[in-house]
Amino acid sequence: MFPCARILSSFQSRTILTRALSTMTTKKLLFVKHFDGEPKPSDFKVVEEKIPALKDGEVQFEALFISVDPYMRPVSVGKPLGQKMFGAQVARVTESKHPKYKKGDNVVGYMGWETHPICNPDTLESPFGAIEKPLVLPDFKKLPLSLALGVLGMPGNTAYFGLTELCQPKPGETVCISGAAGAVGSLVGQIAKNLGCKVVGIANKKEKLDWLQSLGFDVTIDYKEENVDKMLSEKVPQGIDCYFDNVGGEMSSTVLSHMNMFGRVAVCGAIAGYNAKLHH
Ligand SMILES: NC(=O)C1=CN([C@@H]2O[C@H](COP(=O)(O)OP(=O)(O)OC[C@H]3O[C@@H](n4cnc5c(N)ncnc54)[C@H](OP(=O)(O)O)[C@@H]3O)[C@@H](O)[C@H]2O)C=CC1
Ligand SMILES: CCCCCC(=O)/C=C/[C@H]1[C@H](O)CC(=O)[C@@H]1CCCCCCC(=O)O
Repeated sequence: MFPCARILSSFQSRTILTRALSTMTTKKLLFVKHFDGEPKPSDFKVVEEKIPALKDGEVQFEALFISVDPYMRPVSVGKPLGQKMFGAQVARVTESKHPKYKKGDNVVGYMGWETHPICNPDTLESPFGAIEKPLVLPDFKKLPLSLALGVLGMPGNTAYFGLTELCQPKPGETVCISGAAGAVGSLVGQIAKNLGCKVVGIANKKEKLDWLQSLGFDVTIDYKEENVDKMLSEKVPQGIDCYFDNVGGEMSSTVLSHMNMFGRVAVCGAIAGYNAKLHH
């Protein structure tokens, strides 16, 4: 799909590691067809272009990690075709005519799916329409820079603030998480454990459930292999105090019927509905 990219297939990582073939050209992945159901390679097109000269105020980057996130699917519906696919990346500054960015800085920002993007940070728009300048990262020392798209970035902030501010879990309470093996859900569970909660994770496939247990999740449920309602009745008889919902749909109706009085729900996402087919 993107010849210079290596897709990291582990479910713990949603990043594409890019590698430059040439510093004279840049590769862009264009969004050429609105998704109908699951995104397909034919919804994208790769183009290679000569890198233009840098203008005053602009910065040139080399992409290190490009993020693939669930919000892209619903947000793409309103996007014009033929443009570079939007999204965040971790990148290194290779050339700069902007006073706040210097060669060698590492940043995280919405430069889209491109190997060597050029942008004016002061006018760079996020996929949601606001101006969001790329953030210069501190020295991560030996930690991987991809963490800026994970636990130290948007998914980590979503997990931390969604759980602590919206659900406000107390020690001893039971926190249930749908989409538990994803970037956000797996962090919510670990934070909840640190806060002294009992944690229930709903995900699919034994290897993910085993991984969640290794992170300290107390109860794991495979929603494709098991009856969630029955499993919650059997394994979580005390009921649920906090529900961190990443999935929505039928699963949420089931979980909500197991909530205790004065329970709290963080409606983080509704991934079960994102890949809906278009109505022709
Ligand atoms: N409100 C906010 O600011 C933010 C909201 N979000 C939302 O949080 C949710 C999770 O995001 P993130 O962790 O980054 O995503 P990931 O892609 O890392 O993980 C998503 C998980 O959802 C599960 N999943 C996918 N489809 C379905 C389905 N049809 N039914 C049930 N589970 C499904 C998958 O696990 P499995 O195969 O095990 O089912 C997968 O592990 C999304 O809904 C996203 O939109 C994310 C970031 C910010
Ligand atoms: C539109 C579906 C959003 C699903 C939930 C989700 O994944 C949210 C992601 C947020 C991420 O933390 C950074 C953001 O700003 C995302 C929220 C964006 C929602 C606004 C969409 C506006 C639009 O329709 O263009």
